[in-house]
Amino acid sequence: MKLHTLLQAIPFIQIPPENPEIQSIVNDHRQVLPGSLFICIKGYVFDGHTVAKDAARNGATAILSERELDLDVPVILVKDTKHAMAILADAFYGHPTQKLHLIGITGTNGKTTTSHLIEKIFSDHNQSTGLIGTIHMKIGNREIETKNTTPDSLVLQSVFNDMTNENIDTAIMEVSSHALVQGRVNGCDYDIAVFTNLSQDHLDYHHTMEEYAQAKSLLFSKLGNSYIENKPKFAVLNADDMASNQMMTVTSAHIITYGIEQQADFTASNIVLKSGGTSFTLHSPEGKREITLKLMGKFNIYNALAAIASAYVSNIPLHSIIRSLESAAGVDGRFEPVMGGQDFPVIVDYAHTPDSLENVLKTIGQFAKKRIFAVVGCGGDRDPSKRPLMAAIACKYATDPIFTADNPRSEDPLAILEDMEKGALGMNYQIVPDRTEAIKKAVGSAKSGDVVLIAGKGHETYQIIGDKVFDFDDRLVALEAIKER
Ligand SMILES: CC(=O)N[C@H]1[C@@H](OP(=O)(O)OP(=O)(O)OC[C@H]2O[C@@H](n3ccc(=O)[nH]c3=O)[C@H](O)[C@@H]2O)O[C@H](CO)[C@@H](O)[C@@H]1O[C@H](C)C(=O)N[C@@H](C)C(=O)N[C@H](CCC(=O)O)C(=O)O
Ligand SMILES: Nc1ncnc2c1ncn2[C@@H]1O[C@H](COP(=O)(O)OP(=O)(O)OP(=O)(O)O)[C@@H](O)[C@H]1O
Ligand SMILES: N[C@H](CCC[C@H](N)C(=O)O)C(=O)O
Ligand SMILES: [Mg+2]
Repeated sequence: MKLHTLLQAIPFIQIPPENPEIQSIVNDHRQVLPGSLFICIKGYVFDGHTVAKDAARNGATAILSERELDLDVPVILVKDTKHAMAILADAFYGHPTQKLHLIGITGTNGKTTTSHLIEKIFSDHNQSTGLIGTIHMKIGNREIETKNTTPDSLVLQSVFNDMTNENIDTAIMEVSSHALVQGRVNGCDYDIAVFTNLSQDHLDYHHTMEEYAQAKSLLFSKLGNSYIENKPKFAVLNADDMASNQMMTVTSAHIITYGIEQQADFTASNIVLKSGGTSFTLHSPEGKREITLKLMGKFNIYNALAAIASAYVSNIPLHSIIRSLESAAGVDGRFEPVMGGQDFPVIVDYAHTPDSLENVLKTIGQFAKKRIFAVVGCGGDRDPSKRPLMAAIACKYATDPIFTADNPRSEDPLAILEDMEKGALGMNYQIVPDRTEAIKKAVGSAKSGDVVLIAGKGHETYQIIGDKVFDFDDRLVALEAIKER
């Protein structure tokens, strides 16, 4: 594509006289090839403007920058390169999301679970699906590794382009608050935006809950206008979460609600939580239906309702939605049982926020007959204010909380544990800094009637200590611990 054609995507941009062919767009100077447009990003750890010269030397034919640069190739100035990059990526790949039925899911907890449920419903209904989220990206059955829950716009638009080339009908993606603020999803044409819930997380990044809610609401303000565009747009909102009001006020899409406590378009009653799953009566615009899920916990009913509403407004028949949900086995690392022949449940769960930890422990409390061992840690370089809250919750709901390391990253693991302890003053807990030892302690002490929860890392197969990434899988460590009993 010619540079001038590409730049038309950004109104009022200063167009240089040169008009080279743009073969690729890159934001890492090490990936520049002859014919690349290099975008300088001033990031959180590195400033891409400092390597613009190297990019030009490596063959970049144009540079997008936030400041004047003295180079022999055309330099195009914009106020925010990260946001501009998303618009250019969308244009470069020919606006792929306009050709997809695109569902975006945001909220503090439940995004991965809800997106996997929606994907299952659509693919069981013979639609070809794409998925983008925390665990991986998927085009049909092909899995692609990912670093972020919501990848940067260059990766994102290129994956959408691959999806359209591979005849994908529907793409379902998690949209993180970081991605919304950083403009990673600018240019995405969503058909449905789903809100799960809002509770404390990421205050290191967003500073206040108001700012965090504002970030989430960007998905809904970006949703197109149902009354102008020819395809209706839907905002699927959790009626039981106050923050939905904010999403409602910023969107011009049709509002569809779900919930358990408040009136909504899709609600659940007669909820029965069992050790092997959950059953409830669904109230929908088509009347009542009885549903039995293999998923555990009331929180998963919210995820199921969000998935039902999203599929329903996408014209999938209710009976097909229900059949698909009832056979859903659960998501990798979310309330995942570890079975090594022991006579008590060992559960690995990705709860790494106060709200999710409370939900999971409350659910366990409904079937544990005796003690509850909870192995809990908090990630380094992440919201420190959630640490004492998570520790307090572990002590409130578990008889035997064991505080340990999660991913310490650049922080001192013992300092993270000290932050946790501030929330557990006067309460009963043990500290076992080494995660393997902590898991062995819990599994080694449990007896029939007890339950062991290993929280925080779910599907992760690594542990980040300093800048090193070690192999670590809670499920494998738990199996080993079971064997050693
Ligand atoms: C704090 C944060 O959000 N950082 C994200 C951000 O990185 P950044 O822009 O600061 O990148 P940087 O490393 O400073 O580099 C700046 C630029 O210099 C370039 N560069 C760099 C080095 C070099 O030698 N040459 C070069 O050209 C880089 O390619 C980049 O363009 O943009 C990158 C691309 O999108 C992300 O991968 C990166 O996520 C990091 C890994 C991260 O940990 N992010 C977390 C906080 C996050 O985003 N999490 C959410 C999920 C949260 C949830 O669901 O709970 C997510 O969506 O993943
Ligand atoms: N609807 C929900 N409400 C509250 N907690 C939930 C809900 N769904 C799942 N959880 C809990 O949160 C954990 C993470 O769930 P999930 O991975 O689906 O969320 P997520 O929003 O994708 O998280 P992340 O932001 O880290 O990607 C689960 O392991 C479970 O403990
Ligand atoms: N998406 C979340 C994942 C946290 C997982 C937990 N194991 C940790 O490392 O804190 C984050 O980046 O905050
Ligand atoms: Mg997720």
